[in-house]
Amino acid sequence: MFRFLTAGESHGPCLTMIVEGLPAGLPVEKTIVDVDLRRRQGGYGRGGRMKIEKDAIRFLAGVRHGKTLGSPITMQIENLDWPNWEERMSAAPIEAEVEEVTRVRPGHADFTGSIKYGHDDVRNVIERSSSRETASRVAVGGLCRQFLSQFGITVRSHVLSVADIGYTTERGMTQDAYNDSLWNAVEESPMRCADAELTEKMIARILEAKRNGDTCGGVFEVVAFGVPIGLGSFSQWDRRLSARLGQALMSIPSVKAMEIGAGFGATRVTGSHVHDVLRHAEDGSWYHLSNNAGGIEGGITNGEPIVARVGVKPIPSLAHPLPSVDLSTGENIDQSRYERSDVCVVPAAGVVGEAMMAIVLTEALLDKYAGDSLTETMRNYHSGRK
Ligand SMILES: Cc1cc2nc3c(=O)[nH]c(=O)nc-3n(C[C@H](O)[C@H](O)[C@H](O)COP(=O)(O)O)c2cc1C
Ligand SMILES: C=C(O[C@@H]1CC(C(=O)O)=C[C@@H](OP(=O)(O)O)[C@H]1O)C(=O)O
Repeated sequence: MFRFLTAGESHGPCLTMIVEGLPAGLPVEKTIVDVDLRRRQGGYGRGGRMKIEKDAIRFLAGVRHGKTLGSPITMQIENLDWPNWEERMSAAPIEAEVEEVTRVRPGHADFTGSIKYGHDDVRNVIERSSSRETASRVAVGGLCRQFLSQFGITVRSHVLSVADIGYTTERGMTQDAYNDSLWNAVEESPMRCADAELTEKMIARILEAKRNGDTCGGVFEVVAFGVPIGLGSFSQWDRRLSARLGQALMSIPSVKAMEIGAGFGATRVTGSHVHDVLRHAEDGSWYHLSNNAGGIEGGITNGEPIVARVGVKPIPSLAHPLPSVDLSTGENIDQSRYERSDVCVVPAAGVVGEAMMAIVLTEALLDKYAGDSLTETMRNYHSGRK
């Protein structure tokens, strides 16, 4: 069984991940994981913290001479901001008085987390509810990406919209035209949006929000190519691949919506405009004339690219804060607290989305093809495909 756990406070010494279930003998490169970590740190709209951090993993267990051992893999990402927080975040009791955070930010976990865990100091909530944690997921996703590449599967994302700029739900294109239009120049663009003109408008929108002391959300799309037919199942609700992707993508902090394939677009037209016509090619392969299903029918992959669009809300820390409550006094206040913050995290969330999709596909591929060593998984995969 593939599974992973992560630990680490945003301003603690490090983030730690334990990954179990990847087969032995899988070649893994730290540099491939680090590239994803760097991509997550980038994109327009990131704040001061990202100038401090230079995320990179260190393997502590489970990898030897560049290959997995089949034992649990432990990775660590150092928090370079830690020296600035060492006293405030000390595990041992300290003499000095540390100022408590008591004014909660609407939209963050400050209020719900403080009530739930009984914390007087909201800092105790912020530290783990912070999306610093998503760096850990990207590291795990970076391993999964390397596993999936053995089977010719790639996962990529791009930005579809920022606030009210961009995004159409109805594409009305064949899969080939869609793929071509989508991935041209995506790699080169810092926003990872396929359309250069739109990218400029999105950047301008982010800068406008920043000038106004505000934040903005948007939509990213994540796509997996090369996925074989037959991952996931309809036999139980929680085995549907669409459901598993829903949980994985909705677990990204600030994500408030997710659609697969034509998604909400499919609800506005009749069935004859939605369902993807199946064809059988002369070489024996299967293909569809369109991909409104987003690569999943009946909870099972159908061999087309898996396409998910994900809606991200504007992040909660506003430079011009909203009214709120001071939890220490119960007093209604004019302004909640502001601390150093991002303005827009849609491109970064897209990279986290790639990681979550890679994780779900790794889990589903191992469910179907299993194997304690890569050789065994490969053998199962190739005989299964035949
Ligand atoms: C990569 C990333 C970076 C984020 N950075 C910030 C930030 O700087 N300030 C902030 O208030 N929220 C930030 N967020 C969002 C909060 O973590 C998130 O809004 C919070 O967990 C509450 O959202 P929820 O209701 O979806 O859990 C970020 C989210 C992501 C994915
Ligand atoms: C640290 C990261 O994102 C952080 C997520 C975050 C939040 O509230 O979610 C708040 C900010 O942290 P800080 O208060 O230290 O500036 C972001 O920088 C990261 O993405 O690695």
